[in-house]
Amino acid sequence: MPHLSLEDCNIGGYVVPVGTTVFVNFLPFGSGRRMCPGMNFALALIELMLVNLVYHFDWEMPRGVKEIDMTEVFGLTVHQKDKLILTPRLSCVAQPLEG
Ligand code: HEM
Repeated sequence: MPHLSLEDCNIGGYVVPVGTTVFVNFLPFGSGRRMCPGMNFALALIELMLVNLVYHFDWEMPRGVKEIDMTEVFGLTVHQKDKLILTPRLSCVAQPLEG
């Protein structure tokens, strides 16, 4: 998440003037006193979510794309430039028990 400096400050020799938008890069949960309090919860859930995505969907490259462009696109969250096509594996959907 971006933060805004409320006063001029000096961090490790770098002068950060008041009003500068700052964010901690490459640390997915941030750091310092405003770092993500849900980190441990999220780390436990991420594996479960990934396993479910791999199990329930067939993953394909977009039509005509030979290699995925892993360039990062910045927004509220960081995501990669190219998207994969996910098709649900309907055979995995739970079937009602007979009888
Ligand atoms: C993969 C999952 C997650 C990622 C990557 C993530 C990442 C982040 C980041 C980067 C921040 C800002 C840290 C900063 O400003 O320096 C943040 C803040 C926060 N996160 Fe998460 N988060 C995740 C999941 C969660 C979950 C599961 C919860 C709650 C159950 C949660 C609750 C919060 C809250 C309340 C804040 C605001 C903390 C504050 O401003 O003091 N996050 N998170």
